[in-house]
Amino acid sequence: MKQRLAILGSTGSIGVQTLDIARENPGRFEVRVLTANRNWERLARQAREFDADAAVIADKQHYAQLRDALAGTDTKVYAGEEAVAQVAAGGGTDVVVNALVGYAGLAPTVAAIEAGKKLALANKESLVVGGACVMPLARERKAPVIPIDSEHSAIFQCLVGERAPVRRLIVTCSGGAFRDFRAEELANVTVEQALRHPQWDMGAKITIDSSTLVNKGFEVIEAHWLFGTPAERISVLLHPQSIIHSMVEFEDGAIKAQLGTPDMRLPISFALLYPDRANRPGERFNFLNHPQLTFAEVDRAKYPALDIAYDCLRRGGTAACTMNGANEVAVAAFLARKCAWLDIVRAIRYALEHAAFVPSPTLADYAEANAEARALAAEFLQLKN
Ligand SMILES: NC(=O)C1=CN([C@@H]2O[C@H](COP(=O)(O)OP(=O)(O)OC[C@H]3O[C@@H](n4cnc5c(N)ncnc54)[C@H](OP(=O)(O)O)[C@@H]3O)[C@@H](O)[C@H]2O)C=CC1
Ligand SMILES: CC(=O)[C@@H](O)[C@H](O)COP(=O)(O)O
Ligand SMILES: [Mn+2]
Repeated sequence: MKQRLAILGSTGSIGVQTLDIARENPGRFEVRVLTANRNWERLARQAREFDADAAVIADKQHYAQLRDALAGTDTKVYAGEEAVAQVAAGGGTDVVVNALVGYAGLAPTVAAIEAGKKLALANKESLVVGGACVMPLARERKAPVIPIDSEHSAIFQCLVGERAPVRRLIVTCSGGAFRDFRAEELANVTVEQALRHPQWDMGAKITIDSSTLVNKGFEVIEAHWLFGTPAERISVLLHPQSIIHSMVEFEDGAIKAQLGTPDMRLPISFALLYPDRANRPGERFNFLNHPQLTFAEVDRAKYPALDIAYDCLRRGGTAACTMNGANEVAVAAFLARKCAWLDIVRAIRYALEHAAFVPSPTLADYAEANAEARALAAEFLQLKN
């Protein structure tokens, strides 16, 4: 039977590549629901191509444009962030792909899990912010959560069929755009430089997060919630080639790794088809083209975001939510050229120093902590509305 997909964030980097997988496998998937934030033109084209049941535009200002672009089709058109969560939970789909970026992904993640859907999760922020609520809920509702993030897909693939306890998760790290920069060069780096990821072609926000290593810090937190591994058993290893996507070490000393060229369509297709695998076209990995796989320690002084994330994970409560909210505001400000690259981590520190801390938060507490973190980061960066 075909799997019926809801793709949240279909106009973004992961969303577009998910549609590539659907196109490659017309016998296995039906695309039923698509969503975007503002890009109504791309959303309308996608909805027409896949004859979707519903298209949702989160930013209500673009509702009329989307409605007019889809006039004469059978696609129902909705608007608003609440509508994104509603279609995540709605009938007529089996799998929800959460390819939204940022805190906006949390409510749809919860909605999909509440409805017992299989969740193919790219939106790591859902777990960074609310993993303590999301994962117990997924277990209660028996809703499978399959990671799309490349490192977590790699770890998941290494763990398939394993019952023995894990000694260590080894999360690999490209080092981001400034891997080869000296610390004193970081004060004046530009948006264009930060967006030049050495290995992956991704959305702007995650590419900046990769340059600060906030992304790697978030991935440590994400790994903790997905696999139940404590912080002290999760390590980060610099691996500039991004060929080994991550590894698992077992108590007997064996280490399993998942390798491949950097292409998100593999983890996406894995998440959609697990426990099956896709028969993907294209060139196969050739070890002889990659004779040097190298490894090094991350420079923790140059990249303080990594230790900040470990601290947030150890503190628990709303700490990681605060880090995430401040980071979102600071990254948007950097991309809009309203602050310097170094200000991103400064804003995170400021928010963590000044925010209220809720030790056992509910989903409502996360919403408050997110709003407070955003306000604190804006205050620190002196941003005007
Ligand atoms: N790109 C990658 O290779 C990887 C991404 N990830 C994770 O996957 C997630 C998606 O990343 P990526 O695809 O790069 O992001 P993009 O910015 O490319 O795409 C984000 C998508 O979400 C939509 N969107 C943005 N903000 C909102 C909002 N407030 N409400 C509703 N929809 C919104 C966008 O719509 P619109 O187009 O209209 O703006 C777009 O469809 C992130 O959490 C990222 O960390 C993880 C590993 C790899
Ligand atoms: C493709 C993917 O999963 C990204 O999260 C990627 O891992 C970014 O790489 P670095 O954060 O290691 O630069
Ligand atoms: Mn990743």
